[in-house]
Amino acid sequence: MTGIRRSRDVPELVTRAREGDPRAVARLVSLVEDGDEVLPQVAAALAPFAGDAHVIGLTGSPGVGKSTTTNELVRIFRKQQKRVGVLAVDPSSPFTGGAILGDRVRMQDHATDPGVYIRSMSSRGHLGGLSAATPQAVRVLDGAGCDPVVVETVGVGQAEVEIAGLADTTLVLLAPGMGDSIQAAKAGVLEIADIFVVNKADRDGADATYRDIQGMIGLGERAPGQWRPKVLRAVAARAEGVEEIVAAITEHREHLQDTGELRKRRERRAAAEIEAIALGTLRARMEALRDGAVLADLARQVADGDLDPHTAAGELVTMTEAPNGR
Ligand SMILES: Nc1nc2c(ncn2[C@@H]2O[C@H](COP(=O)(O)OP(=O)(O)OP(=O)(O)O)[C@@H](O)[C@H]2O)c(=O)[nH]1
Repeated sequence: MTGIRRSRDVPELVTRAREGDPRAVARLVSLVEDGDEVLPQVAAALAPFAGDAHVIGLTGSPGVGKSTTTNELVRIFRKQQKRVGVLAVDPSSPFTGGAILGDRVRMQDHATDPGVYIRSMSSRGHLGGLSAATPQAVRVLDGAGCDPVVVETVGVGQAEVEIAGLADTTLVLLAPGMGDSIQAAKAGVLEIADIFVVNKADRDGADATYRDIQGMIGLGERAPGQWRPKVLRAVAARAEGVEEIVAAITEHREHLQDTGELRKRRERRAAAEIEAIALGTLRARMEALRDGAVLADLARQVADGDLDPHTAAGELVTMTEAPNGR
């Protein structure tokens, strides 16, 4: 009953979200977060309105100044009369954790501004985890008229590369004295960053970090016309250097548009999103078969030597294509 009622609610929710009702936006993001069964309807209702927002990924080690920087970026975008969406994504935990609550506090400057939508996100309950949930949440904010959408995530391993795959423009924040430039080279961050920001430039060692990064970028091979990552310095805590970050983001977006790369990135992003949703569906079907003892039955036959594991796996895959009642 509830399912049907909620699926009927979807068009109205989307209309309200588009009118800027923050509660409607919140509800839609929650549906994404929970991997709700009405997601296909949500996606279909949003499709005509989403796809234009500039998605900015912002990543870096804990404490490097991501939230402070985001806060200042939002301030400038608001001066430009833009409606801004911010998703603070915690890839390390399936639950919304303490760090994220901290983000909320630090971004309180914009808490009462109806032109800013800020949301912390976890992958709680979502099939396919963050890689499926985040692009769908971006789609909600985009569909609700936010442009740009900033996706802020703690730089830990694979998650930040995943988030970068989602963004049109990826900012990597570094700070002096954190061994960040070496870490950056290790984690493959050099490849994902469109803009490096050496934050906390008021601290000792900022020049060395700046030179390290410049040196590493200089070593990389680049095709003619390919974007050369920018390296900027900032003191986000004093709002210094933030206008320059916004200018670099704008320049990067123009570059993407002029070279046709924007379209390519968006198609790549859509492909990743489709794949993540499809894998989530397959996983759910596989789990249903396991719970339904189909797997146990096949396992018994393999253990008895009546069936080989490849044939058994083939049967399982065939059954996910025509699952019972799913
Ligand atoms: N000295 C100095 N401190 C800064 C600067 N920018 C941010 N900070 C401080 O650094 C601390 C961490 O900043 P956050 O913005 O919370 O960093 P974060 O990367 O979001 O941290 P997590 O949420 O833990 O990942 C705060 O105490 C900020 O006030 C800066 O440019 N210079």
